[in-house]
Amino acid sequence: MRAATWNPAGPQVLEADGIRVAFGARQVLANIYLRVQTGQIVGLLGRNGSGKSVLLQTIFGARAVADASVRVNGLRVVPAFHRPGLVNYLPQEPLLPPSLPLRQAARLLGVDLEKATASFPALRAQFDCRAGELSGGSARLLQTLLLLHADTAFSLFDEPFSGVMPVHVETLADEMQRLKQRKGLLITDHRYAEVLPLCDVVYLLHRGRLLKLEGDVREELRDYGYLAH
Ligand SMILES: Nc1ncnc2c1ncn2[C@@H]1O[C@H](COP(=O)(O)OP(=O)(O)OP(=O)(O)O)[C@@H](O)[C@H]1O
Repeated sequence: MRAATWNPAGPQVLEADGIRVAFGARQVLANIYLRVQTGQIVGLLGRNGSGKSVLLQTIFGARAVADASVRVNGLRVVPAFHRPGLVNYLPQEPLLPPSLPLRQAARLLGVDLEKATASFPALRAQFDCRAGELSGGSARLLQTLLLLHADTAFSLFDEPFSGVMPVHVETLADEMQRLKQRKGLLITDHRYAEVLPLCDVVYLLHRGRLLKLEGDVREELRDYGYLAH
């Protein structure tokens, strides 16, 4: 195996392939190939239980999967989280320990809290809170903003809009568009109406296969049973 000498300068292409995951007899992921590059927002959609979280965990390296290949610019990076500055990941569960003060969380991630939340003045009143003192929606928004502003080439977001109020979802989507200029984002979220216009590429995870949607995306989502109408 070639030792990876990852060079963080210039455009980056993250590729995951050969990913197969089964739980008992159930094959959740069957030979997945996914690609994200810096400057792109990639959407990952799929019905409940289709394996989106398992795929993000695998790419990040939080789930060890035999033979999984995750590469950046062709160099193997498994587990990806071992490489400083490569990738961060917002899991579906809360990221921050409840007792951690927000200012300290921002410091640990190397993020300027004021800058990261500049488009959300309502969050300023929470700066002296601990993570566990925030409402569900505010916690989700803050965690997403911290990871978005952290200096990594890629961010993987599992349901970043979950519980976030509509006015903040719109601003957060704008913030993602702005920041994709310096990183690649992989987002899974059932708020498809907000996700679709944001994305440069949309994948649908369906029966263990990852399908790249390239035609009329809404029609394809209906055909695969993700949308009703
Ligand atoms: N540790 C585990 N043991 C057994 N089955 C698991 C385990 N983790 C996940 N699964 C199963 O794998 C499948 C995919 O789960 P996953 O959480 O990735 O789905 P998802 O697409 O993210 O769903 P949702 O949209 O509901 O969040 C589900 O059927 C789930 O029950």
